[in-house]
Amino acid sequence: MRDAEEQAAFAPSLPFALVSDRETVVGKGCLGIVAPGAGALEGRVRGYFAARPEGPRLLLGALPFSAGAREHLYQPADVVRGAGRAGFAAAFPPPALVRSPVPARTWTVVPEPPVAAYRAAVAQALEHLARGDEGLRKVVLSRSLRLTSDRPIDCFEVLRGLAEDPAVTAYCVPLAARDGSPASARVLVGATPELLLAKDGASVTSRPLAGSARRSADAGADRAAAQALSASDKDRREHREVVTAILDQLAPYCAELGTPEGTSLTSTASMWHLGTRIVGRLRDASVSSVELAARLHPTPAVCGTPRAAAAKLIAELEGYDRGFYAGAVGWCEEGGNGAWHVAIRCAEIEGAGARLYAGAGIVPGSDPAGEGEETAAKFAALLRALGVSEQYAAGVEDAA
Ligand SMILES: C=C(O[C@H]1C=CC=C(C(=O)O)[C@@H]1O)C(=O)O
Repeated sequence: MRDAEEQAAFAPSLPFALVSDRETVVGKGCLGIVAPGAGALEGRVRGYFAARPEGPRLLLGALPFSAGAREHLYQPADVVRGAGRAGFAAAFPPPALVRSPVPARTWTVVPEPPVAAYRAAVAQALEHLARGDEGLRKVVLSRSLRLTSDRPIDCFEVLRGLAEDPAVTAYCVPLAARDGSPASARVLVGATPELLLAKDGASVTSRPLAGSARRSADAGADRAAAQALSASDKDRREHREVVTAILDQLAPYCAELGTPEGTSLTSTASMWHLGTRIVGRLRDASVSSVELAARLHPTPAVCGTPRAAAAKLIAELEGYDRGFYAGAVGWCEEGGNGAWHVAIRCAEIEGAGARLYAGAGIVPGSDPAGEGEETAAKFAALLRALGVSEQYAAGVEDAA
């Protein structure tokens, strides 16, 4: 497709939204998209702004998981930005009260692959790790759930539900239609607790997470899960791979770089994680957030170490295209500032269908059944926001 045709083909059906305790960014419409090309993304972004002197000086969108896949970055026609969540309720007001009862949705849930096949893939990954094939130390394997409702899914309702958790950045990214027709509009909706990179002037921040435990409604059990995670050697190794990789990638760009608070427990409404805040001061403040995000991505929180060997094994063992799952979502300004969040805990929604993704880091010592359960726990926030009972989904998974 030629550039002009491609631009015409992307007419977002919904606004872009990113909402967290830190900021709200809402973008409507599309003035143009960054065309694919052989050059590095940061060069194409610079070229885009140079060729388009009009419109907001901001690009929004998503980076795919796979290196060869096409990124989705576009310039909105209108942008509303604000600190914290202030702008969110105004941009996405809750629906008016409806007097006549709306019939409950019905859902079908199909695990793809079934959890037993996922456990088998984890066992295979453990064999590769034990042999140290291609120097492999960690690989992140995902699985998905395909959900179908009896009527179209309301992406904003899902977004509003996800945004209730103050620990996450909830996002909604309209994607290009698969076949160019607006009838097959796709939307990436999710709520991530993980910051890939934020850049403001010379200051850069990343907040990798790796190492997980399901939270519990029982306070004692919840505390015990957190303590066990904090003490787990397997989870600490899993986490260290991510922090080391990010420090290594950022070091050449930074005059100062460190992890001031070290590694600590952090939580969302449904999960405990190990997290480390990484902060740095750039030698050259003009480096773009897109360049830094592209350098860091995919971190060992979603791919593994070494990166190329892990990506190859993921392609072999998962057998599906991750698309934008485990990529990044965010924004960047013409001057280079921006924020990119790891695109996890998400679903690609199309009409009445949603495909949910969840992955888990595998290192020597991981247990296939435990990783299967961890991915089930990571589906919980989205299932809740969609209105699907977790027990129902678990029952389908057990039966598959
Ligand atoms: C890959 C995912 O989570 C990553 C982020 C936090 C903890 C993770 C873990 O413990 O495996 C994963 O690295 C996902 O949710 O799909």
